[in-house]
Amino acid sequence: MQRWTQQLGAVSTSRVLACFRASTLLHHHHHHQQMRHHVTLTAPTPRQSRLRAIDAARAVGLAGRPTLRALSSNAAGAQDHSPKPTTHEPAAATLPPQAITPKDLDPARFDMAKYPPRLVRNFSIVAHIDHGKSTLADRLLEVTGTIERNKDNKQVLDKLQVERERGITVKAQSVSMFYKNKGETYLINLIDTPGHVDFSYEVSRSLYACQGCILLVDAAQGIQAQTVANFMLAFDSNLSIVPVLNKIDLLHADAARVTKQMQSVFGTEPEEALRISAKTNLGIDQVLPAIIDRVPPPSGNPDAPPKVLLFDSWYDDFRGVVCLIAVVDGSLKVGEKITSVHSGLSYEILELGVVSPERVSTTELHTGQVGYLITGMRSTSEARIGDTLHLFQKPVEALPGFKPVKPMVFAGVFPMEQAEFDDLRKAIEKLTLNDASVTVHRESSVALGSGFRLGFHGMLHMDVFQQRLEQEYDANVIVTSPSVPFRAEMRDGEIKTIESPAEFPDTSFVKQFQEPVVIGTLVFPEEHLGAMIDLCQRSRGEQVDLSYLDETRVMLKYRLPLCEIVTDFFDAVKGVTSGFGSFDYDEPTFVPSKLVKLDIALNDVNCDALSVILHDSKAQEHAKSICERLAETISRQMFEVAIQGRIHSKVIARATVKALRKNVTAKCYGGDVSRKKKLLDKQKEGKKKMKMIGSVELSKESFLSVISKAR
Ligand SMILES: Nc1nc2c(ncn2[C@@H]2O[C@H](COP(=O)(O)OP(=O)(O)OP(=O)(O)O)[C@@H](O)[C@H]2O)c(=O)[nH]1
Repeated sequence: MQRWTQQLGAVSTSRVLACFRASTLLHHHHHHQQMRHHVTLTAPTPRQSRLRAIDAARAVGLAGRPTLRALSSNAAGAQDHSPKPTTHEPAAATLPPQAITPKDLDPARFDMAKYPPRLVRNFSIVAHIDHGKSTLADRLLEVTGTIERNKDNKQVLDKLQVERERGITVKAQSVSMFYKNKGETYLINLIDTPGHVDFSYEVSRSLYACQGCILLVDAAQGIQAQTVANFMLAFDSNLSIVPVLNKIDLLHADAARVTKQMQSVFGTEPEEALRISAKTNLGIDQVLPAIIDRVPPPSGNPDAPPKVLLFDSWYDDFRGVVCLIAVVDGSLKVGEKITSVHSGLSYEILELGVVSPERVSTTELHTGQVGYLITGMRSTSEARIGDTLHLFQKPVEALPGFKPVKPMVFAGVFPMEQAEFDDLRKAIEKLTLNDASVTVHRESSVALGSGFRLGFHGMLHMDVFQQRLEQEYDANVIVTSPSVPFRAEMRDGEIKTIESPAEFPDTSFVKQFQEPVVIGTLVFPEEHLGAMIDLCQRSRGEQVDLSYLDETRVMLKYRLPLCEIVTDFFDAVKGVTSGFGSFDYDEPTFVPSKLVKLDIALNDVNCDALSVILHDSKAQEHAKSICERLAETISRQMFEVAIQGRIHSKVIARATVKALRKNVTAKCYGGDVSRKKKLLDKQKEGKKKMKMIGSVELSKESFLSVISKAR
């Protein structure tokens, strides 16, 4: 690292950090490593260049990039394998000489006692993807001297690859900035939030550490589905909202129209909205003063016993568990002993500090401040998000904490070849080390062998995980079509959760079934209204609201069954609106539903792996499509093969394999073209490996044609 630093010499801090970031990605294969904090440097390998492009079409409105996480790659941490000395020297002096620090790093700046709550502001930026959140964050970091000004106005920070390609921020981060306003220096903490509501759990926990937020809207595009969803989260958290119109440099920007939209949807006064261009720096100077004026300081009590919110955590190879904390009341000092309300376990504070943009250790953190904390915690499972920490033997009332989220989308993940099972297991273990929200169960399938059943918050969460698996661990995986959890209210009153068709109960004991539904928000040009309503109706949607944002844009709200949107709804929205529509949805709730289990039998033998749970009204069509697809891919055997779709034992669809014919290419399933191709190549290798269902031989390809995409 030293060598690189020297070579880079005068290059800006952020560029150096970007190099760290790039190298981080390449190292995942070998290290148990939190991706944000790995700084070992090596030259890029060809693997990086081989990594494939992502099918942008699958992520409707999900282009763009996040920023803050790259900033927290801790240059100092990699050098320093032991806990920092707990001296009272200024923080900067304790950093090793190789550490990357802003040129003007001023030790006095990090004397945290200088920032009482009235001089602290904690805020985040919420925006629809691509509206310029990362660019604005970069500008604010430059204005405050936290990073150097980047002459080309290009976004210099490298990112987790999947984040770059998908254009989403996955994990929350925070960065502290120091800003002079009217003769006083403020400590301003920008807390980054993931942009997508799939991660609303992370959005809300980060918002919890804030008192205000910037609601950033692209002045050309106007309000989009995610703007609405994120606004609701901020509104529910009682945050002061600073409306900001970005991209006013664009020729087709229409600030007046978008201000009107914001007034009608969010009730913000037109004169409240700042008009800026994060790209050209226009109006950037107004932003922090507006934050200082309009966002209230944190309201904690400096004299009360310390009460601390733990709102994020990650694992760092060198330092162990690093927690992001917001000090609600009182102060913390290095060397003190703290206790977790959740677990009752106590720890010594080994290191405290702020992220600005590297971790800078300080001896104290005071009321209202946001920073990091290192204790002797061994695993992130001890650092429970939403936990309250207090001084040892000085208990405080716990903060509300966060609801643990239940997984809402499940998918089977299998190695392409059984020999790769162990590698897959290790890769999944590593990834879940830093994303504890993914649930993992072993699963085995007749056709696909041993694998895992993983549970995710939502579709995007699943896609991101799958891509990280493939990109960072080079894992060749087969991902089955996503499914959602259902419930059965039994006659004896018990509520059973059904996470897979195998758990579908005997219907004679069931009073009613329930399925998860969401309220989806769709924003699109009005000429697509008819097609969009059609799409929603086909997806068993119920209209909740229809309103006009202005003369040309419609906002539609539909109650939609989650199982109808987990497969290709995003694609469909994109298709129907020629790419101009955006879609987002809120947390699912369970409602009564008429569910059935569809079995597929080959010459009278049920093939478990092909069973699905679905709505009664969809069973016929689905059964027919599966039977036909199987008939196309099952090669001729010595005898006729009868394929049947059955509910209980009633046959609702059938197809027959009669004559010998060439194996046709499997129907396309989700994913981008290169992934598909890779999969097809792999399948060719695996074709010889037939499975027996009763007396019928079934190839992996046949399974995939049905399992990889169920409808
Ligand atoms: N013309 C113009 N382009 C801008 C402006 N701000 C950002 N952009 C561009 O808009 C695109 C998206 O900006 P990002 O900052 O990456 O968007 P984002 O909201 O952070 O995206 P996510 O992190 O994925 O949510 C980039 O190509 C930026 O260069 C602006 O003020 N004017």
